[in-house]
Amino acid sequence: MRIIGTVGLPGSGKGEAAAVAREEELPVVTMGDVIREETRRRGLDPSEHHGEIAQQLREEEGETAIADRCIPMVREAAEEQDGEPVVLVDGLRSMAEVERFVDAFGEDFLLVSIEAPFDLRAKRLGDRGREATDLDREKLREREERELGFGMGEVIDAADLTIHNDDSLERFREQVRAVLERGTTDIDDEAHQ
Ligand SMILES: Nc1ncnc2c1ncn2[C@@H]1O[C@H](COP(=O)(O)OP(=O)(O)OP(=O)(O)O)[C@@H](O)[C@H]1O
Repeated sequence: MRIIGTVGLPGSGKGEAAAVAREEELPVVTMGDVIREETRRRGLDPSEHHGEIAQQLREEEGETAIADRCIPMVREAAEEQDGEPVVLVDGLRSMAEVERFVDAFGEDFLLVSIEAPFDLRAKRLGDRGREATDLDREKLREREERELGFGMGEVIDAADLTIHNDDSLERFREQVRAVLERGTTDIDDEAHQ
């Protein structure tokens, strides 16, 4: 079994990595979706109350509240697969969450940091244009300082593997496939010719 958790600053490529996994028909558990679901369950609109509910969940159930909800979903997704199960977990943000996954899956858990320079991420988010903040470099800087302040910097430092997403999208997707298939960022060039 291989459980791959991704961490990365906004625009680094986590969503693309999840898209690659889905294309390979591998299950993806998105920590943000767990929060969105809980927000809806409380009768609130996730686009407005996402951050507030994430905070409330942590206050009510402790800092691993979201990880605790994801772990049974990951197990279930792994059990449903034939052959060697591989599950991608999108969006780890703190060491408490990483430790929870290591407790649950031990050596089968692989933490992967996705990294790209600020300018490249700002440009990609600008092109993506999903959120108004994506277009504003100052807002992006604030957002990532907040994320780093919540402990994401430590998670990035603790990663088992790093994918540098500073080349073409195709190259990045190939590296993601290598991690999903073999647990390494090494691309076997011959095999992909
Ligand atoms: N190597 C690349 N070359 C060109 N475009 C890329 C590359 N990697 C990612 N992108 C594009 O950059 C944008 C941001 O990537 P993505 O959505 O995967 O980031 P993310 O880490 O999920 O960000 P967030 O945390 O804000 O959701 C997307 O439109 C994606 O398609």
